[in-house]
Parts: sequence; C-alpha cells; structure tokens
Amino acid sequence: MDGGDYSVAGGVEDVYGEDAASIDQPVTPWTVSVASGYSLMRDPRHNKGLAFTEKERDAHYLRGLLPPVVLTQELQEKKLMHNLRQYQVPLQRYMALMDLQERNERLFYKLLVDNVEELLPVVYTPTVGEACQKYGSIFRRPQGLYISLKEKGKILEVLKNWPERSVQVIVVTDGERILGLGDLGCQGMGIPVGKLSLYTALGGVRPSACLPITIDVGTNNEKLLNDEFYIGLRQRRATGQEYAELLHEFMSAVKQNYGEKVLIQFEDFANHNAFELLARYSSSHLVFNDDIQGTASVVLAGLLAALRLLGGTLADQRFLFLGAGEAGTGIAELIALEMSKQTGNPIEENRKKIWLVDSRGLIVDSRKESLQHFKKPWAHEHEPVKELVDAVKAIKPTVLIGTSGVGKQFTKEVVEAMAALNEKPLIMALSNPTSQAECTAEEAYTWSEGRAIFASGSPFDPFEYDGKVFVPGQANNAYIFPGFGLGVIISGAIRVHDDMLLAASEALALQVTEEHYEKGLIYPPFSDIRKISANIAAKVAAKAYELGLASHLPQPKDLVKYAESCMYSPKYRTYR
Ligand SMILES: NC(=O)C1=CN([C@@H]2O[C@H](COP(=O)(O)OP(=O)(O)OC[C@H]3O[C@@H](n4cnc5c(N)ncnc54)[C@H](OP(=O)(O)O)[C@@H]3O)[C@@H](O)[C@H]2O)C=CC1
Ligand SMILES: CC(=O)C(=O)O
Ligand SMILES: [Mg+2]
Repeated sequence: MDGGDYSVAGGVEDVYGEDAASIDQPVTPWTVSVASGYSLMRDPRHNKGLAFTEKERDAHYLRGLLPPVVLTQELQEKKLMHNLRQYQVPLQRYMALMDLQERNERLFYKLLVDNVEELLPVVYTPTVGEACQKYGSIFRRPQGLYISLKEKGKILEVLKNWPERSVQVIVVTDGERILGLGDLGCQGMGIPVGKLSLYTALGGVRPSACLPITIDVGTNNEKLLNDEFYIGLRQRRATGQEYAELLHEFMSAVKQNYGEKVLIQFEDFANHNAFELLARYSSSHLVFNDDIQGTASVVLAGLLAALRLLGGTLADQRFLFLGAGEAGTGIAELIALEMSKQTGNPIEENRKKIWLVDSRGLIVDSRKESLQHFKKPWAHEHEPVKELVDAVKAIKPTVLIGTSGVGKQFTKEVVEAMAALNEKPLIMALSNPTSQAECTAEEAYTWSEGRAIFASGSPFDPFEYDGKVFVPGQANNAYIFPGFGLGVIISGAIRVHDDMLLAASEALALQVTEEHYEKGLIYPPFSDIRKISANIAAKVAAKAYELGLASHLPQPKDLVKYAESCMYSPKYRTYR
C-alpha cells in the first residue's frame, strides 16, 4: 500500500464505514434480515433519528415509526446544543450527552467534534469526576465491560461477551485513584468511557474499536461501601497475589482475544500498582500508562513551547514539583530524557535540575532509604525542607508544577515567591478536577501581577488582569493520548517506546503559533485538536517506523494524510 491507498486503516477492516476514507460510499446498515426498522432505530451505531431520508424509511421498514419531518444532521445538532445549554447543572449535561451516545452515536460525536471546547468539560474533567462520584445514582445502561473478582478464571469468556471483535484500544482502570478524587472503586468506569470518547472525537479512532474496562477488586472507600446505590463489589480491595493474579489473567486474556496489537491504556490506577503494571507488561504487551507517560508528554510539549517565552533551553530551567507520584515523576523523567537528547549529558546529571516535594517535604538524599522506588532517582543532596514555600526559596525554580492531587497548595506566598525569582514564572496546576487544582488561573495571574505563564489540568476561563486578557492553557493528557493512540494504530506498532512520547511532545509544541503566545498560551486551542492529533499521530508513527516497531508495511508516504484518512468521521452514512 502507498500513501494514496487509504481503504484499510491499521490492518483492521472498516466494518461500519466509520473512516473518513469511506465517507462517500453507501453502507449496509443492518446485516440481519428484518421485518421492521424498529430495531434499526434502537441501534445507536446506525440510528439517525429524524434524519433518516425518505428513501431509507422505505428501504428499511421505518415508515410510520417516525413523524413525517426529515431533518439534516446539522439541524439535529443545533437543536441538541440548544437543549444542552438549557441545563444549568453540569451533571445534567453529562447525563444528556451519555443518553445521546446511547441513542445516536454519530450525532453524539458530531456534537463533540464540532463543539469540543464547550463539551470537553462535560464529558471529561471536571464533570466526569462528579459523574464517577455519583455513578451509582445516575447509572442507566452499562457502557463498557466490568471485570470483577467474581469473574476470576472466566475473563476470556467475559471479553467474548463484548459485541465487537476489531478492538484496537482498551482503556482500563481499577478505580483506585480517580483524578484527584481518590478511590471510587467500580464507579471509576466514567473515566475509561470518557477517555475513549476522546479517542474517537479528538483522535478519530473508530468507536467500534474502543473498549472501556473497569476491573473491580473492591474499594476502600467507606462512603461507597455504605452507599445503597453503589454498583461495585461490596468488599475492601484485594491486594498482593490475589490482585496480581486477576490482572495477569486479564492481560493474558486480552492478548489471546484481540492479539498483539491492541493498545492497553492504564488509567487512574494508584501508584503502588501503576508503575509495577507498566514495568511488568511493557515488554510483552502494547501498554501505555496515560497518567505517567501521556501526562509527561503533554507537559514536555508545553515546556518546549514555553521556551519561546522564557528564553534559554530546557537544560537552563530548574524544576520544582509538588507531588512525586505517577504524574510528577513521569513528567520529571521525560524532561530529563529530553535534556539528554538535546545536550548529550547523561540522564543522571539532568535529573539534578529537577526537584520534587511529596507529602513529607522536599525529596532529599537523607530520606532515600524510606522512599518508594520511583522517588529514589530524585533524592538529591540537600537539607530537609518541609514547606513548599521554603522549597521554592531554596531551590529557586523557574518552573513550578503541581501534581499533588490536592487543591489550593500554591498559596499567595508560593506564587509570590515564584514571581520574586522569575520575570515570567511558569506555573502549572495539573491536578484534576478543578476542585483539586493547586491554584486557579485568577490566583496565578493576580498574585504574579500578570507575569505568570499558567496552565492547568482542568479548564479555567480567560481572566482579565490590568486591562489584559489572559487565556489559561489546559495542560491535560487529552492533547496527547488520542493522537498518540492513532499513531500507534496506523503504524501497527507492537510496543510503546519513550522516543514515541518525545515525538508526540514535539509534534504538539510545533502547533503553538505566535497568535497563541500573544494570549499567554503554551498549548494550541482544543478547537484544532483533530488536525493536532493527525500531526501527533504522524510523528509517533514515523518514530515507530524508524525504531523498527511498526508492523503496518510498507510505510505510507504521507503519514499526516494517511492519519487523516483513517480518522472516524461522525457524518451520517447513506444507507443503501
Ligand atoms: N493534567 C493532567 O493531564 C493530569 C493530571 N493528573 C492529576 O495529578 C494528580 C496526581 O496524580 P498522580 O500523580 O497519579 O497521583 P499519585 O497519588 O501517584 O501522586 C500524588 C503525589 O502527591 C503527593 N501529595 C499528596 N498530598 C500532598 C501534599 N499535601 N503536599 C505535597 N505533596 C502531596 C503524594 O505524596 P506521598 O507520595 O508522600 O503520598 C504523591 O507523591 C491528580 O489530581 C490527577 O488528577 C494526573 C494525570 C494527568
Ligand atoms: C487527566 C488525567 O488523566 C487525570 O487527571 O488522571
Ligand atoms: Mg488519569
């Protein structure tokens, strides 16, 4: 295949005519013979509601099942956006959107693609956090696979119950660290569902290829254990061998059922399992930890872009993190790796420019013995420092990054200390949802007297300070994983390599223009995300080919065009 033959994406047949490449070809909506179109209307993948044409109503036994009017998809979209905007409560918007996804999948994605900046905070952070907290109460229809301890020994059978065979991406959680909201057990399902809807809307991965999974090993959340509407196992978390065995059975069953090339994205596991799972399965499976690797890639992209504003190179910066878990140490490691690529210095040298604070204070060498393994590389020589503000004064960072999961930690004193040290302090408050952000956009701009370059994990509105409007950027792995996953799929990559993460960062940073910098942005707007994702996918795929990790051969000539042609288009198809 060359760059001009776009009929089959990533080696998996486009069964439902989901790719942009198949947009003009009529498809057969329903393969079983039916006497009534009623079931067609109840199938969210094929339902068009009032947009079924006269011809389709005749051909598919829909006459009388619909009122006479025929609407365009655009008019349906207009109506739904109007209706959504009537809801004042974000959770109501979330529920309305989930209902739409269950009713008419293409219309759901059309809304999401065309209104991404408005709807991202609904299907994703912050609202998805509240949805997970209340998942039991708002539960209507299951949207993914639930694999609990009850299914031990039968996981392969459970996977076979899923109706799709051509799965390309699985997002899996065990619900133990849902955003910065802690252990939400089985109710963490909202996260894989939300992440995969972004795989489709932002990255163009077909909905039929996406599988959300929650592994339920219990919860230690007392409130949920006592909640009569809780949907999960009512027991405390399994740990140790019992946990490892269930996870191992799951990983083996996935490979057996879907083959080598299904991408397994670990999401919102607690760090005591996350690092181990990634290390254990990265040489045998196509695995990616979004919280460690995706977050690292998006933050590095923001830093590379911000150098235009800060001046100097990455190696000229000094970094201080609040939070030394998955996100914090994952980002730190990728920064150190990129510095090595740029300077040729050993990674150990570069790590010395990066400092982390955890719940016990600055990570220093005298604490080394008692530190978790992922913190040890960051234990530099220094006297102990307990408070963040004192660490800022002692370390003198140019960049301050919040990955603590705890809100309000970047106090006025902390931001003022950063502003006293730097002409343009770079401050990232990455913790989600909004309630857990280390500071707000307003606080960062006000306390730094309009000098901070600010980005946050959850979105904040633009803020006017001293006559100037500042637009805060959203440093969220949602910029990375959809395009990254698409790149993996279109190249048929068999493993994830750190250089593919660096390629994704570079691709994202390249999308930031002068116009964005003028507004104070170090990320391009999400409204351009499909184009951004195609560029990320192309760079990631190119790196996979270069590293010999790609199995989709020969390499398409124009990877950006190829990525675009493989992307899901939510436009209705014409039914023959
Ligand atoms: N914007 C984005 O794209 C992403 C954002 N995140 C967000 O980052 C946050 C952290 O996630 P993750 O790294 O996975 O979580 P972890 O639990 O792995 O790490 C949290 C870290 O924060 C430290 N910490 C907790 N409380 C405090 C405190 N009061 N002061 C100082 N340090 C503290 C913990 O310390 P100790 O080790 O001592 O317990 C730990 O080192 C979450 O809110 C998550 O939503 C995560 C991924 C992506
Ligand atoms: C964004 C994300 O992955 C998190 O907050 O966990
Ligand atoms: Mg996450």
